[in-house]
Amino acid sequence: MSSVKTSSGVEASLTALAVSLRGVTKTYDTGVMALGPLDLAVRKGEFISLLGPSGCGKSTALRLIAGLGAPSSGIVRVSRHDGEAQPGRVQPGHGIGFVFQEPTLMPWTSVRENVRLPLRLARVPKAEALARVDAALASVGLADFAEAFPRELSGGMKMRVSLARALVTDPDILLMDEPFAALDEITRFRLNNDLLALWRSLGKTVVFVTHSVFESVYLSQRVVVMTARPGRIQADIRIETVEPRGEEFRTSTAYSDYCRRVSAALAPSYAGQSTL
Ligand SMILES: Nc1ncnc2c1ncn2[C@@H]1O[C@H](COP(=O)(O)OP(=O)(O)OP(=O)(O)O)[C@@H](O)[C@H]1O
Repeated sequence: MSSVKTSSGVEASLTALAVSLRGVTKTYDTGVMALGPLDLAVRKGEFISLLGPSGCGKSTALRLIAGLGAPSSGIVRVSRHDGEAQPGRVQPGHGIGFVFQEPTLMPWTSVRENVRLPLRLARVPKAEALARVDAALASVGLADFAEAFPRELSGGMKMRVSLARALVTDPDILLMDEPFAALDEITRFRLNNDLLALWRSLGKTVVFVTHSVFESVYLSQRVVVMTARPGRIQADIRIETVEPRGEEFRTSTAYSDYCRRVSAALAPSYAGQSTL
């Protein structure tokens, strides 16, 4: 069985990996070198965060994993949880759910129809689709809001709808691009806890992009710190604590120690950047 060396130096068989990027670079048509070379391996069921300065290529990396664009060089592999690693690009939506920073809901229709959209596009029969939408809404705590319109929801609720829409196709891999950045801190903490509970119960692989050291340490099993553009791996820090995590972890010495360690690893990525 073939194996790859992960950024933390661990040999991992390809079939145990949900995502593998090897020597991946991305240069846009404008000449901007956004990424790489980047080597990253994410195990099936793992929760990792990508952390790095603005413009270092975090969103670019997510888009390449999602198949929403091709790398300039290198190999992106994405594997279903129940299948072998597939070489090449994956089709958008195939085994992957994407949550963006903006909830991007259709304002003219209900929460139910917003969440149903990916199933409509996949031509899933109506009865099955509606059952799956109800289950997805219940999983994010919005069972009673199926008939509501986006304008009637708070920012946190809109983000829950966006998460339900990503989950409704039952993807193996969830890609999340700064999903909670615009929310107030208490709402963000709640969504962090609910996301962790979903991750534990659903067993998905999560790649989570954030600017927040605190959020990355709280949520992830591994924090992958990126350099300034073109983004490469600066550090790969495993967060080990008693699971499931909760408020005891957030207020523990271990948590603040990890936050200090991740901040120190991040500091060189900001060297030379204006703080204005
Ligand atoms: N479609 C595009 N065409 C040209 N340049 C792009 C494109 N998308 C991103 N870039 C550039 O590539 C670099 C990396 O962008 P990207 O959005 O991946 O970074 P990021 O780390 O996610 O940034 P942020 O944290 O600010 O969201 C930036 O300089 C950006 O301007």
